Amino acid sequence: MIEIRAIVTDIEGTTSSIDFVRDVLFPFARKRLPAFVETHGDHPDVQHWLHEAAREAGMIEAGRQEVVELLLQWIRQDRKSTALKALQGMIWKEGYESGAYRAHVYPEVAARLRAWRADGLRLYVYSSGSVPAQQLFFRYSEAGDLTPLFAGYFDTETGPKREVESYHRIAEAVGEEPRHLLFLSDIVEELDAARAAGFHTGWLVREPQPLPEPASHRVYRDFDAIEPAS
Ligand SMILES: CSCCC(=O)C(=O)COP(=O)(O)O
Ligand SMILES: [Mg+2]
Repeated sequence: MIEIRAIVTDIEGTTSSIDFVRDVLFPFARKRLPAFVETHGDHPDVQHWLHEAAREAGMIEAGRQEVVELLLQWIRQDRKSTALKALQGMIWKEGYESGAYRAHVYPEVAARLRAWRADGLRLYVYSSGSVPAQQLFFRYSEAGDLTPLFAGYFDTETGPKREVESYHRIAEAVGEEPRHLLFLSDIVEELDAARAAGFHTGWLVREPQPLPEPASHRVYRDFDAIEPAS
């Protein structure tokens, strides 16, 4: 008998569309990044992450303009850099708060998260987006403020999403054995890592993507199809 006590979900491609991230969030960050660095570049948090980005790229004594160019290139490449994600989160805050956009969530997601909470399951997020960016995402979602539903958030400061050790750390932080945890994602390498750590896994393959054949994880078209107790 499988007893799931907590669900850990990815965001992009799982609760929410890849298009929203690619066509709304990334262009907003690209457009605002140079002015953001110009205005806030002396703030200690911003300085820290600019320095971390330069360090990650092996750029010794890089000028601010060079780091901005590097970050713009990383946005184009969708690089899952912790430093880039932290800076993007700071920039997206302005867009959410000004009402420039709301975060996309698939239509069934909010109701299904509420139903799982009502069944006593604890809910967590694990995304490459920074924890502040995740919190903004769900505070300003199209379905309203969903943050009260989540017990915690994990980003790549816990570790890369394709590494087994990251899932051990999450299980430890959640305070449950991995066999009581379900991880949901659209990326098979993330699911492989979670399973290797002992998690149950659910692979979100949303319409109109073809169903994988054969599938190496349980496949779901949407959250309504997931039955954590089964
Ligand atoms: C929640 S922040 C916006 C999404 C983002 O930048 C990202 O990298 C999401 O990746 P995920 O791990 O949720 O697939
Ligand atoms: Mg994803």
